[in-house]
Amino acid sequence: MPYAEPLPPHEISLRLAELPGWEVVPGPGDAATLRRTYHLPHLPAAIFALHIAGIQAELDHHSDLTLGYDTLSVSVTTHAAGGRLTPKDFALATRIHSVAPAHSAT
Ligand SMILES: C[C@H](O)[C@H](O)[C@H]1CNC2=NC(N)=NC(=O)C2=N1
Repeated sequence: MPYAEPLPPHEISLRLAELPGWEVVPGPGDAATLRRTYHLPHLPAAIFALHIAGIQAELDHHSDLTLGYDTLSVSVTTHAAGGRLTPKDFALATRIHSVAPAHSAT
């Protein structure tokens, strides 16, 4: 399956099952975003965001990050695929998910 091609719905379900706490939020048509809100205090959340930015530079794939008072929300979709979900989105989410415990992000 090409890396930046949209995933079929059954593939999305299988991959989402490996990412506890993440959800797929449908958009118009086939568009969707992969999202999670992490909970941690503000300054550690900013440091987590910086770590995520480094991962994104490495993967050349970028989420929208929203820094709140005690939350960091991550939202990712593939613009180049018309806002549909591709393996790139799940690769980024998996990396973020794997470093979250080091930031005590829940
Ligand atoms: C040239 C470069 O690979 C593209 O612009 C990348 C960069 N990061 C990206 N990030 C996301 N989320 N979607 C994209 O389509 C995308 N495209």
